[in-house]
Amino acid sequence: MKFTNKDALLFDLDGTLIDSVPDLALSINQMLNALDMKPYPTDIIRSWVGNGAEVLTKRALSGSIEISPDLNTAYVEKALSIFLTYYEQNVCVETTLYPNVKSTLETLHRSGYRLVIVTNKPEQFVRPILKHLGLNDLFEMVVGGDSLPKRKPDPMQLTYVCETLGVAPSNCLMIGDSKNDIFAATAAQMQSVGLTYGYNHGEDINSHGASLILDNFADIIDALVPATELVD
Ligand SMILES: O=C(O)COP(=O)(O)O
Ligand SMILES: [Mg+2]
Repeated sequence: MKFTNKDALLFDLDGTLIDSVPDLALSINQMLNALDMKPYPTDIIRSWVGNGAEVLTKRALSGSIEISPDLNTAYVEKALSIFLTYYEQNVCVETTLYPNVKSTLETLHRSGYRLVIVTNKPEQFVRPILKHLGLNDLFEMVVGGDSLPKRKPDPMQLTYVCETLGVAPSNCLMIGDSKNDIFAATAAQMQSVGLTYGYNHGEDINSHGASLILDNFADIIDALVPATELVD
């Protein structure tokens, strides 16, 4: 599978560019501790990440990926606010880039692709993380999970990027680790790449209809057929 005529590349953040789970798990467990609730192992919290901060908080309060229908709205709001306060303090303590991410993004940027982040993470955290990891200047645009009324798997964020950049969905590619990324791309009539090393709620990324599945982030370069030669 080769992608032709792509101008803009839309990247998911958590589980695709960065492994943020250690800091998310730390902050979730600090929140649970503040509420006198028991902590959860990082591996369990990893399977809850991908639908934004509020859903993550509700899953933590439910102790399950299935959100309890009995959660009290005011209690969720209090827990979410505690979680966000802790996460702001921990946003880049143990968060790391996945292999080959920085060099690949730099090559793509030098080659003229327009790079965008489309994440379900609250927008306020995204630029600070990108700055910390030395990626901030590579991204023309960031759309967070709370930037618009709807987030992935809804296509709204992707459609908004197309309209803002003035680029057709057929000239964009969505790259992510989760079925939310693939479903949002399909609904926005955009091709997609699924990466196998991320979270995806512990499920196999192969079964959601991605245009291409890759194990290594660097292989995105080979999958793109550029109008001009890629610059090393
Ligand atoms: O915060 C989350 O839910 C993760 O967001 P992302 O995988 O869409 O970057
Ligand atoms: Mg993700």
